This record gives sequence, C-alpha cells and structure tokens, in this order.
Amino acid sequence: MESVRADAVGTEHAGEILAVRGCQLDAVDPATLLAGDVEKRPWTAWAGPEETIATTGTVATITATSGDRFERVRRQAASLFADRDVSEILPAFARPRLFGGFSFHSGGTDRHADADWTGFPDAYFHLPTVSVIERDGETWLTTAAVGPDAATTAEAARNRWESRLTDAHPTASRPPGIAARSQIPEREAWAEQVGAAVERIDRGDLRKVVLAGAQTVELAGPLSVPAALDRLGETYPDCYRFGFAPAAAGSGTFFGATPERLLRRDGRRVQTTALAGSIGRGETRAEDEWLAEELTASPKDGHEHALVVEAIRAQLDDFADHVETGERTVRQLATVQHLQTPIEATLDEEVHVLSLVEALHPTPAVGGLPPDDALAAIQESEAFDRGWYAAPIGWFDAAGDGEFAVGIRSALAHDREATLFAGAGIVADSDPDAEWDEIQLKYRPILDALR
Ligand SMILES: C=C(O[C@@H]1C=C(C(=O)O)C=C[C@H]1O)C(=O)O
Repeated sequence: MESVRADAVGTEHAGEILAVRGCQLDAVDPATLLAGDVEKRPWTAWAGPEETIATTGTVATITATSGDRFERVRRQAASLFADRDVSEILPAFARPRLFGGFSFHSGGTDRHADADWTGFPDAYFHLPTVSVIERDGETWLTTAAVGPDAATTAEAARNRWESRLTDAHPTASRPPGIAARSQIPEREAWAEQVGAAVERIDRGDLRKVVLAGAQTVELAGPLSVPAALDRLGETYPDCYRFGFAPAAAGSGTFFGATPERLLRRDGRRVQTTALAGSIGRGETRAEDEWLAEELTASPKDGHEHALVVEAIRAQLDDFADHVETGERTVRQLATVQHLQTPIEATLDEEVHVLSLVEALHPTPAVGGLPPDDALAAIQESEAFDRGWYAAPIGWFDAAGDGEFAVGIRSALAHDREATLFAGAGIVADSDPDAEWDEIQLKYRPILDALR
C-alpha cells in the first residue's frame, strides 16, 4: 500500500507544480517556529552536526507499508519532485526536502498495545509547508505549496511568516517532572531474555542480537517536546536531535537525541559510523579514563563492535569499490561512552540514499546477526512494539542525497505520558546484570530531559 496526498490542495500532486519560496531571516532560532504552535501538528525538528531545522505543516505526505516501502517512498518522492519551481535566491541547504522515517520492523506496528504508535506507519515522509533552517551562521525561511497557484501561495506564506517570526521568541518551558515509572521487561524477565539469547548464541543459532526494553513514565506536568529538545541540545550538542509530530488523530510525538548516524549521502560520497560497545562515565577524570580504557580493552565489546563494522562494510561493498574504515575511538557522551568507527565510501554510481538506507537498516548495532534470525528473535522476545525506535529517521532531497540517524535515545510522548526505549547488544559473553545497567544508562538522556 502506498499513498501520497497533497494536503494543501486536496488533490493528487502528480503533474502539479511544487513551488518553494523563501528569504533570509535575522538570527531567528528555528525553534521559534514551534513556539506556542506545537499543537499545530504536523511539526518536525531536526538538528544534525551542521544544521538546525524546524518545520510545520505539510504540503505532501508519503506513506508506505510492507517490504518494498523504501522503493515506494523513493518512487512517490520522484513524482512529487518532478515538476518543481524553486526560488533561485535560496541557498542549496534551503532546497525542498522530505522529512520522516521508517519503523524498525516492516509491518511491525500495532501488534502490542503498550506503546501506541498511531500515526507512525512503516514509512512516513512529508514536505513541510514552512521551514526555518539555520546553517553556516545563516537562517532561512522557506515555504512550499503544491497545485495550480503554488507560486502565489508559497509567496504569500513567506511574507506572512517572515513578519511573524521576526518578532517572536521560542518559549522557555520547564521540564514536566516524573510522577511514576515502570519498565518492560522488569529486571528478572530481562535476565531471562538475555540468558535465552546467550544460549542461542552458544548453540550457534545467532552471533549477536540487540534486545531492548521500554520504560513508561507518567509526567507530573505538561511536556513541551520542542523545549525538551532544546535541553537535549545543551547536553548532547554532538547528537542528532529529532522530533516528529504527525498529523494523524491520536498520534504521539517521537523524539530523541541519538549519537548514531546511519548514513549520509552527498553525491557519490557516503559517510556512516559503526557505534557499538558501551560503558558508563566516571565521576572523576581518572575514573572516566579508566572506564574508557576498560572499554577499549574489552574483548566482549571489541567483538560486538567488530561485527557492526564488518556488516556495514559488507553492505557498502555492493555499491562502492572503495570502502574506507577510519580509526576506532571512544565516543564520550554525557552519560555513556561507546566504541565508534567512521566508515566512508565512494559510490560506483548514483544510488538513492533510500536504497542505501534499505541496505544498511538494521545494522547489527540495533538488530543482530544473522540479520533475519536476529529480527525474529527480537520479535519473539520483546513484549512491546519498537515502532520507530532504533529505525532510520531523517531527510532526503530531489537529488537522492540525504542524512539518516538511528532513532535511539528516544521516546514516544502522548499527553502526560512518555515511553522511552533502550537496547543493548547481546553476544556470547554478555552478563544480564551488566546489560541491565547499560540500558538504564541509555534511558538517561531522555529521563534527564523530562525531570
Ligand atoms: C540500542 C541502543 O544502542 C546501540 C547499542 C550499543 C551497544 O550495545 O553497546 C551502543 C550504541 C548503539 O548502537 C540504544 O541506545 O537503545
């Protein structure tokens, strides 16, 4: 199944013009766009290493379910982008982009009631009506419209938003606080799941599987997700911060601050990262360094990490003659440290970023090996729906360039409740208690942003 809607005009976009207009703004925080308007769904927030983007509204929505969802999205996007009239004054970074993501499992939503993933189908992308983008010290406003009067509509919206944003400021909002929390699975059931996974690994059925838990928190006050993202930006400035609030009635808001880049394609250049193997942060500098050395020297973490590097390399080999693996280092985040290896490739020919996402997702950093057996093991043992957790989240453009992060260190918020997700890679010598402690560390970024 697939669908494309041109929401602004209520008709199919095919054969219609997509118009994009815009102007530069004086140092406006992109979050201003969401201030006071967060109930006006859909909205999205995206902040990567180089840019910060906030969007509201949608002029075209693409959804797809089932196995060939990547290809279906790519095809629908091509027809949406086919006839476009983009103002020449816009810098390259203000070009039209589709923002969205995929679910972790294909056909995997709505199986369990615990996390309500209404509004987050197997694939969902949209072209926002209004975007504010900050990059290279500049801030740009863009507006888009589809249909017979697209250019006039986009210009009028640009003029309206330009004056609206010039006088506005993002509203500061206090964290909601946490009234109660509960975890699935609880500690004992987790130990059993990890034990069962280790047995399967010992038998040779699996090499690695990433098992996750979900933690539901009852909030003591109202939550502003844009404000939580702002707090996450202060503690995790090097992570991708994302927020997706789909328009569908009853849908929650998925947000997070993930350290993991799935992939970035810029022309023929592809950059990705293997991120796997974890340890906590120390109270003192000496303890911190000692922990980093422990992580570096740990054969268990080294093995867990090497499996990810190997799998990503093998996937990219299909598209590129040269795949280069950089040096393995320790990536320190506020609450946890990871082993990280950058990987780069030059494509033999133009391959759409979605085809690369399809090839890589899920890497054994969030799935396992062999991939299909690990996915089956995850579905058998996890009692909640992963939805978009640990799945590709990001954007792509008309040229097939784009950037996707892995949706970890994340939560799905609904009114006064948020469900947080965290997982850990299980290999032959995994210890259930240590893996439990590890997922508690991985809940911290979101928990800290809520309390
Ligand atoms: C699955 C998660 O994290 C992943 C698993 C890691 C590990 O097992 O060491 C480390 C980083 C991530 O690739 C998560 O944070 O939920």
